[in-house]
Amino acid sequence: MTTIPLQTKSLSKSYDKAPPALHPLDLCLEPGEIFGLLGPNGAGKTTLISMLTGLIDPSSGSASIMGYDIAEQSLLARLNVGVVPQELVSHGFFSIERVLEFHSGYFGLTDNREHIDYLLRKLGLHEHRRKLVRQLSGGMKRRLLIAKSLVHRPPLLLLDEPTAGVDVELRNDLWQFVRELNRDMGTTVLLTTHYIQEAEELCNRIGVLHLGRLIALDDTISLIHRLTRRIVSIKLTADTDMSRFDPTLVLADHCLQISTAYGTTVGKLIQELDIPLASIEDISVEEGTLEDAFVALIQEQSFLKNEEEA
Ligand SMILES: Nc1ncnc2c1ncn2[C@@H]1O[C@H](COP(=O)(O)OP(=O)(O)OP(=O)(O)O)[C@@H](O)[C@H]1O
Repeated sequence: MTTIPLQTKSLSKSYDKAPPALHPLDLCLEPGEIFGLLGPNGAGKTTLISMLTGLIDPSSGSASIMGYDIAEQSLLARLNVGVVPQELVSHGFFSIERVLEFHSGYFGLTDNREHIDYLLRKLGLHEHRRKLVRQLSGGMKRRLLIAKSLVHRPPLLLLDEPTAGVDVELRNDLWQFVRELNRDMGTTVLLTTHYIQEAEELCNRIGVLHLGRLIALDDTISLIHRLTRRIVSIKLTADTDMSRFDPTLVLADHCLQISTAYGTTVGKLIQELDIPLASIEDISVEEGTLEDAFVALIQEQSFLKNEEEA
C-alpha cells in the first residue's frame, strides 16, 4: 500500500473574530507529485503550511504527513517533511556548513557530511561553505534555506514562495533542482508561488485558494482547458470576400480571429467556416495559460460575491 504524503481533513484556522484564514480544507497529495498551491495575497497559503509544520495550531480538523498525524505523532511527522519558509534565515554568526551540521544534529544525524556536500554542490554553495550567513546575499540565503530543509532527506517538501524576490537565473536553478529531487528521489513537493507561469511549467496539479477557501483543484492542463479558450487567427489572401463571415470574427487586414473550445481542431474550424485552402495565407493558434485560468477564476469569485451582496 502506498503512503499518502500529505492529507488534510477539514483542517481550518480562524483568528479571533476575523473571517477564517482557512476554511475546512480536505486535500490529499499523491506520492511523487509536484503540487502548486496558488492564491492571491492573504488567501491562506502560509497559514496552511504553518499548520502542517507545527508553527501554528489548527482551529479544527486534522492532517497527516506520510501517514503520521501532525498533532499526535508530531515528531515522526516532522522527520518526514522539509519546509522552506518565506522569511530568510538568521544564524548570522555561523558558516553555511555549520548551520547545515547543526540542523542535521537536530534530526539526530551526526555524520551527514556526504549528504551536506551533495546539497552544497547542487545548490551552488560549495565554494561559499565557510562564509558566515551574515555575509551571504539574499539569493545565497535562499539556497541555504533549501539545503536546510533537505538535510534529513524528507520524502515531502513544502516550499512557501521560495523564489520571491529572487533573480531569474536563481529561480531557474531552484526549479531545476526541485525537478531533479522529484525525479531522482521521488520527493513529493507542495509549493506556493506568485509566478504562475513557473507553476504551469512545474506542477502536474494545481489547487487555488481564495479568501481561505479551495476554489479549484485539478490537473494543470484540465484547469487551463476548463477556464480558457484557444484563439485561432487566420490570415486570408487580399482578394477574399470578407463580407461572408460573421463580422464579430473579422479583424482588419483580412484576418479572422476565432475563440474556440479545446476540442475543436483547426481543420474542423476551416471546414465549418467554409474557407478554401487557397485563400489561407497563415494560421496561428494561441493556447490559454494557467495565468489566464487563474485570472478567470478570481474574476468569477468576485462576480459571485457581487451577486451575493446585490
Ligand atoms: N497571526 C495572525 N493573526 C491574525 N490574522 C492572521 C495572522 N496570520 C495571518 N492572518 C490572516 O490570515 C489570512 C491568510 O494569511 P496567509 O498569510 O495565510 O495568506 P497567504 O495566502 O500566504 O498570503 P501571501 O501570498 O501574501 O503570502 C490573511 O487574512 C491574514 O491577514
